[in-house]
Amino acid sequence: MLDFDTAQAQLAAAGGHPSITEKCSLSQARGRVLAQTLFATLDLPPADNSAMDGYAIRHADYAAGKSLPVQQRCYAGAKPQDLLPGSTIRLFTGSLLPKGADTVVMQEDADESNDELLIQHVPKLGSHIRHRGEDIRAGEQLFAKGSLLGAAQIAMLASQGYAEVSVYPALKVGILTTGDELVNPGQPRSDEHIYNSNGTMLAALVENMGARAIHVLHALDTEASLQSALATLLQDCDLVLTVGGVSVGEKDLVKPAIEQFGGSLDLWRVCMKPGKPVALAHAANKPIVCLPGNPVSAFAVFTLLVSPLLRSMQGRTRIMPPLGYGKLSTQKEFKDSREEFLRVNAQANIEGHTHLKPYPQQGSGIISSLSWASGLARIPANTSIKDGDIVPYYDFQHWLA
Ligand SMILES: Nc1nc2c(c(=O)[nH]1)N[C@H]1C(S)=C(S)[C@@H](COP(=O)(O)OP(=O)(O)OC[C@H]3O[C@@H](n4cnc5c(N)ncnc54)[C@H](O)[C@@H]3O)O[C@H]1N2
Ligand code: MOO
Repeated sequence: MLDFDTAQAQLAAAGGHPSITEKCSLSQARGRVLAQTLFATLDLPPADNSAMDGYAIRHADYAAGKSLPVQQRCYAGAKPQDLLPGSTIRLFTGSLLPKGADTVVMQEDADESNDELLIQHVPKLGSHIRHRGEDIRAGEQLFAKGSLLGAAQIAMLASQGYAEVSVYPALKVGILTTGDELVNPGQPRSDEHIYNSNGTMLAALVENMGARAIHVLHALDTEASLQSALATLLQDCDLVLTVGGVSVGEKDLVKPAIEQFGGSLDLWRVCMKPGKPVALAHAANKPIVCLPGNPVSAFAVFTLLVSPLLRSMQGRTRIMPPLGYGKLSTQKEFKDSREEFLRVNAQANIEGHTHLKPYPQQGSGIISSLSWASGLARIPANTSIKDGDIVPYYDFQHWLA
């Protein structure tokens, strides 16, 4: 059985990088990956402007008790006049700073009446001005090729006037659930059936990462059914995820189906709990990851082993999210011959320590543990871990992004 870290590295390197690029409007760019490094086209802000609703003055014109005539009311979006000596110009947040002005007085610190301004407090030279280029300078690098575009990146690109960007095509993922015991939600169910939860779960995980789950197919436990579904997925998708039928049971036919399809098995079985029967194969030059059927195993394997591969195939440069650490908070002692990944809920206390509380039931069919947990705590193999021990923590917020 392969050790977990080797398997993770092997899966992360199992897919190709995108080779073609496409244009995408900025409004559609959330979750897409930049295919070119982008630079600032202009200084940000592009001109000195007011940070407050107030008045522009020349600091040297201030004298206690002396009123300044209001020369102009200059709204954001309007052009200011040059500030006359001994005058003030009424400004609003975002109004351009008039030429000749060097200070903005907040309106709360002054009284205006009959077009005259009386300043109540000694103003600080240069206050409340946002200077041209203080945020970003024209020519500076904004985001490197391979960056994931989220709201923060999109805000910066919009502020720089980018209406469209060059991105990699969205990765096309195909999902294949297997098993005669499964019926789709909404269908009639008999006692021997359970609802198929892995199909929609995996599609949601894929879509949350900015890839597209373009097929979610189901195959019965027969070679013909599996092969027909695999043919469609290998034709249409960049990456195939199968789930179930990958262990040692008599109806665990996924691996033979891939082999009959001309595929080669790269690895099978990893020393991890849950997730042991996971397999990696290639067919038609495309990676196929076979996830174990237990819902918790499929979720954990997707988080730890599939997500880095998916990020790499999307063209992202950061494929391994940061690892956290926390103190296990438990009555129980853990020790197993496999690396164990517990569903835990992380809570930070006032001293800044993260406490990781395991869900009471850790079975790989316990679907309720998934929505409860904030991530996975790693219990190293063959090591006794008890309350208060510090362990690595895989936060879903990072690992499923
Ligand atoms: N004799 C052994 N038995 C098992 C071993 C083993 O090493 N020796 N490994 C166990 C482990 S660990 C796991 S994990 C499971 C994985 O088996 P498979 O990947 O072949 O999955 P299935 O047998 O098809 O299903 C397992 C379980 O999950 C349910 N399932 C499957 N698909 C779905 C779905 N789409 N939605 C909801 N639930 C699903 C299925 O009904 C089973 O209960 O094997 C152990 N056995
Ligand atoms: O190792 Mo399996 O993935 O627990 O249930």
